[in-house]
Parts: sequence; C-alpha cells; structure tokens
Amino acid sequence: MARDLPSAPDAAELFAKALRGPTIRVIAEVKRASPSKGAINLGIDAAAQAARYVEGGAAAISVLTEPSRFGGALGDLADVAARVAVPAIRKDFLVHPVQLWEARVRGAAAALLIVRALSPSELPLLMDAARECGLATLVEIRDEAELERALEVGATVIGVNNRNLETLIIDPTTAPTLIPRIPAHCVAVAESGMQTPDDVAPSALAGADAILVGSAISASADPASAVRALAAIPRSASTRR
Ligand SMILES: O=P(O)(O)OC[C@@H](O)[C@@H](O)c1c[nH]c2ccccc12
Repeated sequence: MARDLPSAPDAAELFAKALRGPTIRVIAEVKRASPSKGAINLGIDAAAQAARYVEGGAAAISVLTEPSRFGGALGDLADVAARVAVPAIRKDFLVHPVQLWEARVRGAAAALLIVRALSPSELPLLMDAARECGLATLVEIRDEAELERALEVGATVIGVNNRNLETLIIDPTTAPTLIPRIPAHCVAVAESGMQTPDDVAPSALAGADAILVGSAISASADPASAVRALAAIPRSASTRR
C-alpha cells in the first residue's frame, strides 16, 4: 500500500502553512483517555469529533493512535483523514519508520516525533523516513537541549510540551519560556494543559503560532464552540529570534 502512494514532496511546507495565520491556530486532538486523567470521553467517534473541531475552526487534527493508555487506534486516523480536509497528525510514541508508513497509508499528513523518546541516531533516521514517505513532522521538545536537537535534524514545526511525560506534571511556564527561542522560520506550537483562552495567553504573547489541545475539547459537550473560543486569540506581533 505504501508503494502505491503518490509522492508528496511539499508535505512539510503545506503543514507549516496550515499552522500559521493572523490568529492562533488550533491543533485539535481526539483523546479518549490519558495516563494522567484516565477516562476523558471513552465514547468519542473520532471522525464525528474531528468534523466538529473543523466546524469550530481547527487548523489540524491530532489523532492519538496509542491503544493501551490513550484509547486510540490506527483506524481512528483513517476515519479522521477520510472525513476532514485539514491535516491529520498521527500522535503516538513512534520509534520505527514502519509506523510512519502506517500513518501515511491511513491518510495522515504529519506525525509526532518526541525528541526525548528518541536516541541521537533514531531522531535523524525517523526525520529522513518521514521525508521519504511524504509525511510532515511535529517535533516535540521540553527543554533547550532538545530544541537544539530538533533544529539539527531540520524540524520546521516544533511543539513545546508543558507536560513532563515522565512525571505527567504540567508546568505551564515551559512553552512560554522556550517558544521565544524557536527561530522565526519555524512554526512554534504550545502543547498541553490549556483549557481556556486565559491559559493560552502566555504562549500567544511569547510568539506561539499554534496550540495543541486535547483533554478540554475532547471532554466538552460542545467541541465546536470550545475550539472556536481558542481559535479567536490573536497571534502576537512579536518576532522570534
Ligand atoms: O490534553 P491536553 O493537556 O490538552 O494535551 C494535549 C497534547 O498536548 C498531549 O496529548 C500530548 C502532547 N505530547 C504528547 C505525547 C504523547 C501523548 C500525548 C501528548
């Protein structure tokens, strides 16, 4: 199936373009459960949820495909990509190129790569594999050393996770502190722990182009309105380095 896919030389460019605009772009996540919260909304129909997010102005959809702790499935990715026109992102703990092909075959436009989860040789290998299979990447970092590693492998969409994946503790100052150090040619994404526009403000002021929100909108009774409120926040005029 992978061999029959059309080539996608401009995948990274298109993904970055979708995440920049006059207001903060929302990457809306389909998240049934998580290790920190347990059940969030176990009954979510991934495609229907994604359609509501897009109705609210979501610029991209993040689909958790990890089954045991997040209640995700690769089938969700296929369902979402078939339903909505915005980029679908495979969100998982990806460690092998075959997982990127799995994502692309199911219609994903991008995949998450977590710098902290990958060795110095694995990260460039997976970046190259993503380019080869026509997938854009969202490269996740949590400190300055990881930012340097992301830049070294040519990441152009960089997410700063407020959540420490080892302790599961949210530090809302992480993204606002690191985002000003992300070069202006990259898209800067603030991730995790945001529910209201007030929660997004510090990252917006720091120069974020986009935010990644999961739990709050997955639990919401009105996901379209929940996304709409977050998608209306102006992007800061402040230029990054
Ligand atoms: O549900 P939240 O706090 O809005 O967070 C969403 C997203 O940032 C989070 O799901 C996430 C960020 N990086 C990850 C890596 C793996 C699994 C999950 C994640």
